[in-house]
Amino acid sequence: MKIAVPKEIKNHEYRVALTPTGARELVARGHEVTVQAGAGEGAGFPDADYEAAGARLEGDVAKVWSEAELILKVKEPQPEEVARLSKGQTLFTYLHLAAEEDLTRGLMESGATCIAYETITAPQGGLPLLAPMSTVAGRMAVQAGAHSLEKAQGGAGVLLPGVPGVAPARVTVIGGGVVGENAARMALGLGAEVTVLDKSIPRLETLDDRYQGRMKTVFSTADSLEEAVRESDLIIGAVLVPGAAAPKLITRAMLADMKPGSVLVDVAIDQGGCFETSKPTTHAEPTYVVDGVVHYCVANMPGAVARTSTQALTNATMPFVVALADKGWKQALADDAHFAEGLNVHEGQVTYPAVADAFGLDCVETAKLIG
Ligand SMILES: NC(=O)C1=CN([C@@H]2O[C@H](COP(=O)(O)OP(=O)(O)OC[C@H]3O[C@@H](n4cnc5c(N)ncnc54)[C@H](O)[C@@H]3O)[C@@H](O)[C@H]2O)C=CC1
Ligand SMILES: CC(=O)C(=O)O
Ligand SMILES: [Mg+2]
Repeated sequence: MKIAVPKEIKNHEYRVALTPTGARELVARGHEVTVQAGAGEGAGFPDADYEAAGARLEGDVAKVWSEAELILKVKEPQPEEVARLSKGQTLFTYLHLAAEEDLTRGLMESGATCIAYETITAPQGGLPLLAPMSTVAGRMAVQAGAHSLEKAQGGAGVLLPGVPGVAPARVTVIGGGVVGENAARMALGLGAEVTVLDKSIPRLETLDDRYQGRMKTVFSTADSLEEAVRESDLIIGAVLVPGAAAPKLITRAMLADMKPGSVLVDVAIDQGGCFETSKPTTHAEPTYVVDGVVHYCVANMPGAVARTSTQALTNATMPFVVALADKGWKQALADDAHFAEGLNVHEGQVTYPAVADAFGLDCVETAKLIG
């Protein structure tokens, strides 16, 4: 199969969808791999390493896209990338469509087959291609939050661990899944006072068991959210309803009850964000202030630690890439019901129910397409 790896073009996105190791494996299986010149540089993978792995380098971005049957990316296609897609091509990447109507309609119009990393499931539960980046983003969320609490960033001037004689900061994590657990773990490690809110009792039980009471676990309700807003120095938004737009858990009116200079880090921003006042930001300008509260809402947090993230992401994506390359999308999805959950758009039709619901579109069952 003809496989292409374009250079990512989202703001400060340095990850790449395939490492030289991955290219070598695909070439060994008889596939033709074309990597856009410079695609791996930001993650520390020079062009020469791809060439040594048997990949072909291509400087002309139009050719990278037009000649491919399978396109491997990291971030959702930007408008100029959507324009390059066509019917008969398969795109495998993060999509987060429920938060992006224009992108959804653009992909429908392209006629391409679009498979999202973030909606693929695993037999043991969970989202195996989201989890590695959620681990990264959860860990980074505390770094971002700690930095944003500094005065020069508009924060209250609070040090997360405090010092002897001065109490540590209070950190609340809303959503105790992969992002939430990793954020909570980092905040604990830095000496903050940590509370995790979740709607899932089994998840709260797991966290309580794992951390032996070192973090508070609280069932998420309107009351517990209001308390978190009043008490916290840093709130990290980490909820997910898979494939769907994030619920808005902190409204603009609630910001009035927050301490001046407190910080909201909305990791769930790629699914639209879980705070009413969140809007996507970039690594170039990661924060803004609303009603005295600093907001950090970067939608591609792991892009900033591209080396670690690329390795973690491709470790998880590679078996799926191999299946797509060896069998084609239809057979690969027919052979694996969990992989089939990744199909979001095919030849103009939405195939993922939560995305169709978000925009009032018809949904075609994936099972009918892969027969
Ligand atoms: N901004 C970025 O760069 C990145 C963003 N993400 C995003 O972070 C979000 C979280 O991802 P994961 O931790 O992997 O998901 P997950 O599925 O592991 O965890 C989500 C948790 O939210 C809980 N939850 C759902 N609705 C809730 C509610 N109303 N109140 C309280 N808890 C609720 C669930 O019970 C679950 O425990 C996703 O939107 C994901 O796409 C992930 C990686 C990078
Ligand atoms: C999951 C996601 O959106 C990211 O890694 O950028
Ligand atoms: Mg996005």
